[in-house]
Amino acid sequence: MSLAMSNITRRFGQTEVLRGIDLTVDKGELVALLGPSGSGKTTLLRIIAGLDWPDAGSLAFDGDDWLARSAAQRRIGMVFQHYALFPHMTVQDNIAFGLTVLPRGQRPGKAQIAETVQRLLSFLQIAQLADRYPSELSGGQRQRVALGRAMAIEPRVLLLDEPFGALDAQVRRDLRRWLRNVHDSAGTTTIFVTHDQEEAFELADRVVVMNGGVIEQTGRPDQIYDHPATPFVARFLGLTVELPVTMQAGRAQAPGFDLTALARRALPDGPATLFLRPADIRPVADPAAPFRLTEIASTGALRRMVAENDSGCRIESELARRDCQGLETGMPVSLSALAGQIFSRTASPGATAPFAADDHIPHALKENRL
Ligand SMILES: Nc1ncnc2c1ncn2[C@@H]1O[C@H](COP(=O)(O)OP(=O)(O)OP(=O)(O)O)[C@@H](O)[C@H]1O
Repeated sequence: MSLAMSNITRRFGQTEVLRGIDLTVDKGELVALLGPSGSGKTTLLRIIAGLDWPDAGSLAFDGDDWLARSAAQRRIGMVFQHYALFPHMTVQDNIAFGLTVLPRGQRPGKAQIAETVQRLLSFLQIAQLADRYPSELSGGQRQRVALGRAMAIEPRVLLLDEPFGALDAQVRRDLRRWLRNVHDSAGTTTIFVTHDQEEAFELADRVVVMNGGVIEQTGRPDQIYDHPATPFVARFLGLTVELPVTMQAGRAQAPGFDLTALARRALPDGPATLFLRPADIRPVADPAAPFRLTEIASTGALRRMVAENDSGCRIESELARRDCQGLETGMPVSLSALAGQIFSRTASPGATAPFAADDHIPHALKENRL
């Protein structure tokens, strides 16, 4: 059983908000849609829910055409960031609500509804809240109840749109773990929207990175983290240092950098761009090197260092304090890269995600500063 989307397109006026989305979610999977604001995540979720329709494309659940079905017929559970529980109903009545409004033929009897609610209350670890009203609950407790309400109808797919977005960091972390356990024990198929990387990576079996209405990359969290497929995904996942390099026999080279720790790549000889996380760059004292340490700042456990060369190229690195011994401002350093992703800038078949447009070329390179 799976939910299959093919070539989903949605336009609002002149703006194409979804531009040909292809995605299949398998039964029991927990998939995170991750992307910046405006990338189309909520629009896609609303289409799956039956709250909006695409201009083109198909959506099918287990072969059944969902675009021909109403929201109610799809049996979807939804939880939003500001999910309004009914304020005049207790927690147990809120959870029962979805069952009490089912069409007569499908509606369980009163005793059965009460039993389902009790089961969910204890499953979601909120039995002690059963008789409270929403105003008597914390934000985190409200979201647990909202999830209970969504799950009561035994949804075929559970859709969550930034459900923990309004909560503080510690509660978010607790709820994430709780949700992962709930998902695993209930065997639900879940699609989760977030713009928070940490949330997506901790929770999801599979992360779908969206940008400007298209899917940039889909994969297991560690695959995406270690091997971003496009410059956008690299930047979005914190590989914020963009360095023009020259490829030669699969190896990247740049003056002042030691790139020997990077694996050989199947890229053509010529110009390329290396994307690095500041945490993967190590300054190493080297009297002959063209870089000089110009700033060292402490951020608690970490030290942020800036190295600059005479052409104005400025590289930031971030090190654990214990790795900074012997490094001082003014010292000449070479920069050693521990890991990174390289994208060729010559559009050849062997190149990973070639830069197509001029505005993808990093500033330092455009200005020919290196
Ligand atoms: N009903 C609408 N009419 C016009 N434009 C809309 C409508 N709904 C969404 N949009 C536009 O579509 C784009 C994508 O919106 P969407 O809410 O899907 O993005 P998102 O990735 O969920 O963003 P966020 O994380 O901010 O919620 C935005 O530019 C938004 O302004």
